[in-house]
Amino acid sequence: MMHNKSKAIQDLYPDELAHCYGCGKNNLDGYQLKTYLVGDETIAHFLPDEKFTALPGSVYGGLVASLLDCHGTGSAAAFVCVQENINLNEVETIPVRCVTASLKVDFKAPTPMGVELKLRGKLQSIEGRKIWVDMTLSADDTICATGEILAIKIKD
Ligand SMILES: CCCCC/C=C\C/C=C\C/C=C\C/C=C\CCCC(=O)SCCNC(=O)CCNC(=O)[C@H](O)C(C)(C)COP(=O)(O)OP(=O)(O)OC[C@H]1O[C@@H](n2cnc3c(N)ncnc32)[C@H](O)[C@@H]1OP(=O)(O)O
Repeated sequence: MMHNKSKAIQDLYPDELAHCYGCGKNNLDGYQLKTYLVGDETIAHFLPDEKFTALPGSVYGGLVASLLDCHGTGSAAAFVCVQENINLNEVETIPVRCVTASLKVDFKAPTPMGVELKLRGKLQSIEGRKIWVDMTLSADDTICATGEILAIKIKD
């Protein structure tokens, strides 16, 4: 049985759209967040550097928001592909482009520094070009933030 060797969604963005500070594979100074479709949800991991400190020991909320932003758009693109029966393991580049129209973040607990953060995304709904994704960002077993994104599929 072969294991799933799927690529990250962001690694399927074409080179000319891979400069995003949060998730572009071609932005060497950026976070290069990688979102994976696993079953019916999306997963990403990120270990913040100390420079992203808010109060000593805790992560700056703006970073938390930007991780949710990029995980959200990547997830939205992946969920559109699932709906359109596009198999992400069989494409060189992802044929769907989504940008953030709205992002809501609820900070539930301080996000600790020095712990690999886990982001999860679940499809809430798709209505035409509008895709809503619910997300959590956790450290160990604590949900530190939840997010809801409205991503819009860009017209061709
Ligand atoms: C930043 C670049 C923007 C342009 C990019 C172009 C191409 C790139 C394509 C793909 C990107 C590839 C890789 C992704 C890499 C990084 C992603 C990182 C994530 C981000 O960091 S990305 C930056 C922050 N992001 C923006 O910089 C967006 C600025 N914005 C716009 O570019 C437009 O605003 C847009 C495209 C969002 C919509 O424009 P539009 O003309 O295509 O569509 P329209 O306005 O008709 O909206 C359609 C339906 O969404 C509803 N709707 C719209 N906005 C809403 C809101 N805020 N709340 C509630 N509903 C809303 C309407 O009410 C309507 O609903 P209904 O159909 O029911 O009437």
